[in-house]
Amino acid sequence: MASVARVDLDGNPIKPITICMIGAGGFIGSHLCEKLMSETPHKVLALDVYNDKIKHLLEPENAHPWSDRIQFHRLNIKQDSRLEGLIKMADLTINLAAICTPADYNTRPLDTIYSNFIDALPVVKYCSENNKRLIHFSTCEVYGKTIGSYLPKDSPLRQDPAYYVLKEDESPCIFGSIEKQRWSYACAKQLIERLIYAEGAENGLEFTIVRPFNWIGPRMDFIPGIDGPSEGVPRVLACFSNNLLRREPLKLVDGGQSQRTFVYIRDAIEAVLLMIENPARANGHIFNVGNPNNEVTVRQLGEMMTEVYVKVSGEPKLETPTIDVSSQEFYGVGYDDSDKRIPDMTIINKQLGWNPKTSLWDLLESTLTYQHRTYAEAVKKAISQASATS
Ligand SMILES: NC(=O)c1ccc[n+]([C@@H]2O[C@H](COP(=O)([O-])OP(=O)(O)OC[C@H]3O[C@@H](n4cnc5c(N)ncnc54)[C@H](O)[C@@H]3O)[C@@H](O)[C@H]2O)c1
Ligand SMILES: O=c1ccn([C@@H]2O[C@H](COP(=O)(O)OP(=O)(O)O[C@H]3OC[C@](O)(CO)[C@H]3O)[C@@H](O)[C@H]2O)c(=O)[nH]1
Repeated sequence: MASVARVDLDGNPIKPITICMIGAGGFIGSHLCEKLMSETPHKVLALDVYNDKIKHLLEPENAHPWSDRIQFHRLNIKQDSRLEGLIKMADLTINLAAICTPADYNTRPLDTIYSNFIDALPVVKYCSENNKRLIHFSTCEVYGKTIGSYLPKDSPLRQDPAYYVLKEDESPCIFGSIEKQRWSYACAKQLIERLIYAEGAENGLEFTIVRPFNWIGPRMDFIPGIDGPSEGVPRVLACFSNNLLRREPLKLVDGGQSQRTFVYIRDAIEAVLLMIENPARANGHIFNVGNPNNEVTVRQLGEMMTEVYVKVSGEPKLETPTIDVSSQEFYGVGYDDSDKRIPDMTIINKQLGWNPKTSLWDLLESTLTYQHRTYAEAVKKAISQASATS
């Protein structure tokens, strides 16, 4: 049977391209590689220091139909002379590489700033000099805190969307003071966004900037002591998964009052594919990619995850499912937080017609099913080994 020709949003046939994907071995990269291999004819030059999360796509013994379309290059973009050559070989570069776990921002601020600004500079330069299109991953954290958070607690204006909805072309970027080193990441991301924007304005760089709003799903970060360092602190989905797997209370930082909107990784990857395949609609734009309908406080997230985990694991709920912990105790000095993150969806809707589909309950059910299936046995073994040696 003849395969149906793939067309873009304007009805034009989509030509196969080569993509240089930096940070392809991470959470988002692994899902993007999977999507590109299974649903498109594009080629991927996958660059990263690790490849554990994309091993299943690379192993020749699986005899994938796409084995000649993905090539892994183990390299660190901080120091590797192959980088420019790989960018030149591709039609499009996607840069995902970054230190992007909040536990690092105030404890390793230099590494954070280097990773998110200095290390991204050559990528921007090589794309600009060689007239290559760039999709750069920034973050919703560039908005920092909402305007509403500076209003008195009882101000009715706090309920007005004008004071909290985050708009790419209007909202200010509000960070805390310099000793709140939490903002080292957001500030570095903001500066690289400004540099990319300026390269577009002055030198004609074709760029798209993505601001992800808490994308979550399988393969996000690591479970401490199982597939990552025992003392490591991943992002909240993996922290809470780790607590649930170990049957210990979920730690709510400063009472879990901060609010987040969570989007399912599979929905978000659809948005990235639309950007890749519709350059005329995506170039020159900054896109919020999130799910404004999935807003919860971190406390509510913890309660939902607890309930869903009982269902998927069959294990009973703990008597004390959550405990409060101060941010200083959990993250150290210099931590601060974004109070609320609701993405405005006007631009991505208008340009790409994209909308997220998956509810928070549904995405937690499929993600926690994956976490339980992947880690429950290994966690049990690690716990029994630790108790045997203590
Ligand atoms: N996941 C989210 O919700 C989210 C939210 C906001 C922003 N982002 C941004 O999206 C991007 C990807 O995030 P992620 O969640 O997949 O993170 P991740 O940590 O899972 O992936 C990043 C990948 O980059 C690689 N990398 C880092 N430094 C590198 C270097 N010097 N050379 C080569 N490879 C390097 C890492 O090994 C890792 O595999 C990041 O830029 C992040 O700031 C993600
Ligand atoms: O055990 C925990 C871990 C975290 N929290 C709190 O949850 C909130 C969310 O934390 P996290 O997912 O780690 O990260 P942030 O949303 O704060 O920041 C990320 O957003 C996007 C990105 O750029 C990349 O993913 C990154 O900076 C937060 O309030 C924690 O304090 C908790 O209570 N318990």
